[in-house]
Amino acid sequence: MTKALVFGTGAVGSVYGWFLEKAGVTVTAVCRSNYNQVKQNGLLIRSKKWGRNISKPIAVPSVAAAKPYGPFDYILVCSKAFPDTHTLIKEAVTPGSAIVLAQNGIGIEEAYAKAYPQNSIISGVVYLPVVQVELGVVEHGTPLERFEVGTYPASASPPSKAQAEHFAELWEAGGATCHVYDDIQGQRWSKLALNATLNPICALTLCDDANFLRSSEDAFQMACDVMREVGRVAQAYGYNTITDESIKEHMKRHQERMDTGGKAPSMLQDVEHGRPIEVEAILGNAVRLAQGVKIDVPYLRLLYALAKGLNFSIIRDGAWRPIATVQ
Ligand SMILES: NC(=O)C1=CN([C@@H]2O[C@H](COP(=O)(O)OP(=O)(O)OC[C@H]3O[C@@H](n4cnc5c(N)ncnc54)[C@H](OP(=O)(O)O)[C@@H]3O)[C@@H](O)[C@H]2O)C=CC1
Ligand SMILES: CC(C)(CO)C(=O)C(=O)O
Repeated sequence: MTKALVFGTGAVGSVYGWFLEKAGVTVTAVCRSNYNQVKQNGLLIRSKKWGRNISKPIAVPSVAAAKPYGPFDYILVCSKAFPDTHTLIKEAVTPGSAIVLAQNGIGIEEAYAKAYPQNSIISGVVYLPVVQVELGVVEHGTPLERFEVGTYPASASPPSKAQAEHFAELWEAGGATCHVYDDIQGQRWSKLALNATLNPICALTLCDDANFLRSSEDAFQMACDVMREVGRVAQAYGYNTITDESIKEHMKRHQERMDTGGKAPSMLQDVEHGRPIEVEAILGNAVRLAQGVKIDVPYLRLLYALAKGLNFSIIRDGAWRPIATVQ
């Protein structure tokens, strides 16, 4: 029987654990603020694609409490990507566990590879617009769902490659979509174009994607220009996955939401809840990688500095709240 641990049972982790559960995997889910709800009622998943479903993982309040349910074949990391996240799963990692990263950003795998040199690292790119609307209740508002995975590094051993293939088979058995790439980094860059643009822009403007596009005549073009800038960095690293076509495809989804209802990117959700934002994984690493190949990235540098300022305020003050109007 395959066993999986979900670390970070929020918006993405709840749905991803459910896919594995449907594939017959025994899923243990580390829950923090939603522990009582998940333990009592399971997770309610409301999806445009799959309707209303209840997922019933083994809910545990910490990684230490998960240990008796292991050893785990797969450890699925679905928390936000912060520089120290790799340390949080340590107690659950055993020889043979494959660590699957279901997180946005670029350059996030190295820390895991260093911390767990004997384990397979499977890097995953998430297309799943979801929100935890209340504790234990997750909404998946459009039919979009795709998980793209590949080993880190691309040159990993045949057993690691086989673990990635097996993981994708489980995903498909759970009724969801998973594509395996020999080198996942091209897909990571492509997704980063979207996240390094819309996530900070929406977080900084407090607009969901549809409202940002409505907010000025230049908004659409501006977003495309930032994506092209990410594309120049990707290109310098040998990845040609950010093209006019891929940018059009990303932007089309956001434009459609002007008719069907806007989506708050995960970084805006964090700001609304006073949670730290993924500023290093999504912007800082991209700026540093650009510096490494001497590509000038003025838009990314500006977004990085502003998002760092925003993160500073969040960490200092907690939840965002409107500043009282001076009478
Ligand atoms: N939401 C979306 O639409 C998408 C998100 N992504 C990416 O997926 C990843 C996950 O995002 P998302 O699901 O939105 O994030 P959420 O904030 O909804 O979920 C993260 C979960 O991790 C938990 N967590 C964090 N730290 C710990 C800890 N130390 N111990 C136990 N639990 C912890 C949080 O618990 P608590 O609630 O108590 O803080 C929360 O339940 C991110 O990298 C994001 O960028 C990618 C595509 C779409
Ligand atoms: C933009 C979106 C919803 C794309 O799936 C995303 O990746 C996020 O919210 O972080």
